Amino acid sequence: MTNKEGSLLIVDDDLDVLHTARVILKPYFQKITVESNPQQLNYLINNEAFDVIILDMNYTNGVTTGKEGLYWLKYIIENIPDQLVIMMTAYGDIKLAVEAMKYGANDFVVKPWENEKFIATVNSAYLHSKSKKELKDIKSKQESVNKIFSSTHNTIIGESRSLTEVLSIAGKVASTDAAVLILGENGVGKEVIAQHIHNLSNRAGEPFIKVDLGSISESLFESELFGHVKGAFTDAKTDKEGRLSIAGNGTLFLDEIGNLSMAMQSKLLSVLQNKQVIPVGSTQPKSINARIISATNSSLSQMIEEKTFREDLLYRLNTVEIRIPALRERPDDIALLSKHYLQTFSKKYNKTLQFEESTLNYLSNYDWPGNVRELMHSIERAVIMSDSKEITKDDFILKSVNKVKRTDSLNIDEVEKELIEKALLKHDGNVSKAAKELGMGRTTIYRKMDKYNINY
Ligand SMILES: Nc1ncnc2c1ncn2[C@@H]1O[C@H](COP(=O)(O)OP(=O)(O)OP(=O)(O)O)[C@@H](O)[C@H]1O
Repeated sequence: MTNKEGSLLIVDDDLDVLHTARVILKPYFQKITVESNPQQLNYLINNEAFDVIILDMNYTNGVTTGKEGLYWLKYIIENIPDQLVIMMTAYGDIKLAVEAMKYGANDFVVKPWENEKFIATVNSAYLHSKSKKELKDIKSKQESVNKIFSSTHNTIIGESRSLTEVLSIAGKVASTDAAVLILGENGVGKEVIAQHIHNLSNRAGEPFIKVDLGSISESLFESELFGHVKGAFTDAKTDKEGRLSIAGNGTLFLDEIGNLSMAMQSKLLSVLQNKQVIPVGSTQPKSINARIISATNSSLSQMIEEKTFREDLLYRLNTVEIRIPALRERPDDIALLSKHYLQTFSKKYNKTLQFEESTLNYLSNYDWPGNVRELMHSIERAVIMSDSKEITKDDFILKSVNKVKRTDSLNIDEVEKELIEKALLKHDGNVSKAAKELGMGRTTIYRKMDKYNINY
């Protein structure tokens, strides 16, 4: 270790042992407390948190049964079940060591120790305790995020028929353990719906763990998902739990599932089939019980045709499939979401703002390729930039190609309206140029702009 960290407590009735241990370990650990009287343990452990306690087995002259050590070990574990304890004895008694491990000791050293081995044993126990604490932290952070999320962010905005249908399926599937596959474009709300299903399920009190498979490298995939044991590879300094185990009885949300390589797909499939993970470097399988919700913006059926996605994996993932429609397919939700974000960001930036009359109509006609995320960011930007009390369409910089809502209609008037809008956008509102491109005279284009209520 380069930077010293970690606090140790060493308990031994032999002052020479305490002195030597302190000198040897001092260069590696931030704080070392030594105590010759085990009766002080009660006071010490109730007043300070130690990463590792190193505990002698015998405290009475001539007694070598180790009973005292076991008594104090039990006492510590009863009070602090997660405490890492290393037992020390001058007598290499295997039976005693086994018994100590049964009571919850993490390791065992025999006196007189070899310095390097002693340091390595304490260091490894320290790293173990650190990773246990980190795991606890992740879980408790996740729980508070879940609480905050469900109380504030998970207000799902939208009343369109298609979103209501999505919410109805989500409600039905929530109480089951069925694997859910959520499909939809970027920013459409796939994660929001995954979290919503988790919040409505019996697993709501358990962690909701997300893995972004789009950003995970092939080499890290197994260790992130399944965990690893100490020494499995160069950087594996300590055991690490995988996300599947961290999710416990909760939900594992596998985002961007379409980004998995074929090799990763087969590993994931075998884990889902066997309901077991084998951490990298281990031979010991661990059972898993997390519910799997996955999401993608790719067309998995097309990927199956192209043989880049395994059909058998798809069947494991899509017991129930939910497709979230793009925002342009549910324009009724745009005004509601816009009002919601205007309120949220006005509050955040301490402004009093409202939409100018035509703004909501303008926003509802844009096709939002980035969906709800793009709408949210656009409104945040407009709130920041606006100098007046009203937000107008000029406060938005929308990608011009998409500014006009695409129509599938074959109605001549609608198609003509769309063409004129497109031409005007292309020429930044220059009517003469737009008319020329459309092969119309200026008078004609003005007449049609009036007819279709196009304002530029
Ligand atoms: N119906 C909705 N009501 C309120 N907020 C929403 C809704 N849908 C999406 N959002 C918000 O839009 C943003 C994007 O949503 P989310 O991350 O769930 O999308 P996604 O489909 O998972 O995106 P990606 O494919 O990029 O991972 C988030 O800030 C989310 O809170």
